[in-house]
Amino acid sequence: MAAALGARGPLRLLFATLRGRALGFSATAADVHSLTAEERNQVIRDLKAAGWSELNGRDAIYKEFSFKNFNQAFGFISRVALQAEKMNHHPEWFNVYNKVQITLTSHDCGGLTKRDVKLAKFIEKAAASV
Ligand SMILES: C[C@H](O)[C@H](O)[C@H]1CNC2=NC(N)=NC(=O)C2=N1
Repeated sequence: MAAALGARGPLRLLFATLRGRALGFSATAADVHSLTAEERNQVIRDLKAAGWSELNGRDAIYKEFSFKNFNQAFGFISRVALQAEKMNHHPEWFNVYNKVQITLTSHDCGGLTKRDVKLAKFIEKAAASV
């Protein structure tokens, strides 16, 4: 980028430093939430036992929830939406009447992290208490 702007000397060094820090920061953020192989195996087992499945072609988990009616489905969606905002971690979801299809993955890391596990656990509790 610096070269593209024709930056020389100190300015070029400044751009390189900022770019390095930016990469470093995002990598740190990913590390905080990443799952070890052992953690991943365990949470996948637990989530599958609760009815979640791994998506093909994406490092993500998926589950379809069915409720008595739209009113209950919408109440569930509302509760999950508030938690997603609180966590700043949002599901990919689709709702038709009493059905809510949810996919969880961490877009900034390109795969499953502890944030997805935490949100999945909240989602299970919210679904059980509708
Ligand atoms: C700008 C905003 O903080 C980010 O886009 C957040 C919002 N919610 C998110 N949700 C999910 N699932 N993954 C993310 O990486 C993510 N990033």
